[in-house]
Amino acid sequence: MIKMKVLQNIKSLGVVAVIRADDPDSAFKISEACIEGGLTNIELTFTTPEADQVIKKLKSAYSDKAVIGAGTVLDAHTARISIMAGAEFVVSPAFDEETAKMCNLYSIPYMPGCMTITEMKEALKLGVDVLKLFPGSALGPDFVKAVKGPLPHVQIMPTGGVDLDNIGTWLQNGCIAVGIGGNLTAPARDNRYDLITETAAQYVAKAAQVIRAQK
Ligand SMILES: O=C(O)C(=O)C[C@H](O)[C@H](O)COP(=O)(O)O
Repeated sequence: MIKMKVLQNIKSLGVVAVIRADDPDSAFKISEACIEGGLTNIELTFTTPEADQVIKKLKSAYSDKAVIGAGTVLDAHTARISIMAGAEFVVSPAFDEETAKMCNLYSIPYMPGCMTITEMKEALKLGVDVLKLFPGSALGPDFVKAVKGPLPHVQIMPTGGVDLDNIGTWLQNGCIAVGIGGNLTAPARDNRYDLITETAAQYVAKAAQVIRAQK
């Protein structure tokens, strides 16, 4: 999928599922459960064993239905591995110049974690389209509103501590999307993938409601 379309899908749904699992099989099942619930932006993190293989498998099963990206990408080498496996976007907890260049080389959106205006400026200069605010819980939705005063053009996606109670405020304060991990995927510990599907649908519905109201 071309870069613009990937970004458009993330923006139009307003939600990205952050999948971090202890084993590849569970990562695949959690991703499937999210897609079934309509949460079709999947960020498969590289703390998951064999993350590149899971990305490959998800791409061959769901490339027509979902956007599959890589998360917790700490360096350019891992970015390339993820891109070769088929990742359509790359997310990392912190900004890294070489990773930005690698993603640019393959026209893959790079969403690095930033906590300060200085970090945001550096990322923007390297062509970053969407800044991940991480850890979102440490800064809060008001931080986004404040940043968008001097930097109205930045596109921000917070992750870390996003839940059903605060997702609305994040989106209302100007975020283009949010990333949700633990609060979505926790039922996997008890093999309750059905609950993940249910919760995923709730996040998608809540985001859709806020996005509709903004139009
Ligand atoms: O490493 C990355 O690339 C990340 O995306 C960082 C975290 O995994 C997410 O911020 C999820 O945080 P929770 O929703 O609080 O579980």
